[in-house]
Amino acid sequence: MLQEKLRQLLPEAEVDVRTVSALLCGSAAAVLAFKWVGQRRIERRLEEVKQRRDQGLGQMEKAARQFKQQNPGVQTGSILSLSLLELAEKLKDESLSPDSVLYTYMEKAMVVTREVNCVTDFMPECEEQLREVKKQKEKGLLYGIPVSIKDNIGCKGHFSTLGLLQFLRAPQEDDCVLVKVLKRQGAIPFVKTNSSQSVLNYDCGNPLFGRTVNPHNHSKCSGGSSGGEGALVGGGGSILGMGSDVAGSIRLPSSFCGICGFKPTGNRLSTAGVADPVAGMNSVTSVLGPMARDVDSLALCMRALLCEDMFRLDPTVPPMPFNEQIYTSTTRLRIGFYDGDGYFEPSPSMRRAIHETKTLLQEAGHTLVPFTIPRIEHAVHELFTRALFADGAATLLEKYKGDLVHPTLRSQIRCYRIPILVKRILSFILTPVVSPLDLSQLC
Ligand SMILES: CCCCCCCC/C=C\CCCCCCCC(=O)NCCS(=O)(=O)O
Repeated sequence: MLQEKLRQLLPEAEVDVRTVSALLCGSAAAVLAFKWVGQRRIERRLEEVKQRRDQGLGQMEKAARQFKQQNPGVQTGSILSLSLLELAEKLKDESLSPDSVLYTYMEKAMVVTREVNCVTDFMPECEEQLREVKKQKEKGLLYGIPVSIKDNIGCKGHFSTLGLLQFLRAPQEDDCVLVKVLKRQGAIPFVKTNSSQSVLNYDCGNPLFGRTVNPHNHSKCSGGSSGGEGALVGGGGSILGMGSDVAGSIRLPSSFCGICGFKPTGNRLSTAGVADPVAGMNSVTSVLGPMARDVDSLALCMRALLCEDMFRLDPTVPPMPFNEQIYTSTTRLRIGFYDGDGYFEPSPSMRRAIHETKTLLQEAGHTLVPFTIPRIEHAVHELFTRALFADGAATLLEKYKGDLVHPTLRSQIRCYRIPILVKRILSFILTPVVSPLDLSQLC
């Protein structure tokens, strides 16, 4: 059939049809073989990741089980029910031991991750840190508190993967500044948690670790990109988590999973040692921040982090400690609010939550002032998107080379891969007929 077609196309005298068809078939076979080899390579590496993760989780389960057998009297239920402030108090006055708290949370984290797939890595060195904190002369503000850490936040000996194969080349050589400060304050990092692939998505899934679902409804997503933290803290498997956020990555999963999250002002906490999906991000700054069950926990964490160690280890962080005076002030405030930004339509429940909060704040004596965000489309398209992808997403696409794209990211990555000329032509044709919001849906 192929030969018949070639014979019609090519004059017999000039080209040997059999040679041409052999060449074509050979090339097709070579392309297929090349693809197959690439696919097999990816599968092998994914299998290695899975084995390493299973091994770590097995180790965590075993350690928690052993502790329980040796300490049958530990009241795990009551430890898990304590708020962070109550737990910190009991650890400080030694009515609870750091051991009982750590192993209780290890056991609970195992239960939660089996349900929602949120833990990517166990940190066995937490047992060493447990011994270290007990030797500290002065108990830090987070003495004995187990803390979960988002995948991209560097921890010595562990991979910051962002759900991408390229980031599996070498484990981190050192703890990032934030983790160092947490440890100096007595905290015990014990697990790493899942994120969306390349941390630039509001769902939480990647080919390395799969998808993390919502602890309150497994048919829903946990939000992203710090969705592993959202699901683990929301499911009760961690009392304090650290996430990262440039455009909602702490706030969205916290909201989806029914917990509290705080995105500090840019550069307030060090981001040294945190893996980035795109280079730079100087004008849309990525920030690290806490995720926990209540606001008091977030404040305690910020109080602990904004300390001399943070300012000394990263001199680019302004040396401004936590301002107790402002935090505890009862001065009545003027608070601006909006219940829709004119770009993303809030769900009815979100709108209701805003109005309930507004009423509560008014009842507490504050003045609430409605406002609309000026030039929202300009802000999203020209300022945010262009600043994040100043190179037309080229560095981001580099990170996806030779990798799989998780289904939750496919439409986004497909859009970035369209050649710039085609994008310009499409934009020229479609902009007058389709609103900018609809265009972003097309991508
Ligand atoms: C300010 C509103 C942003 C809305 C973006 C809509 C436009 C769509 C264009 C691009 C999609 C980019 C998605 C960005 C998701 C960012 C989620 C996030 O905060 N990730 C954390 C990255 S960090 O480096 O870990 O902080």
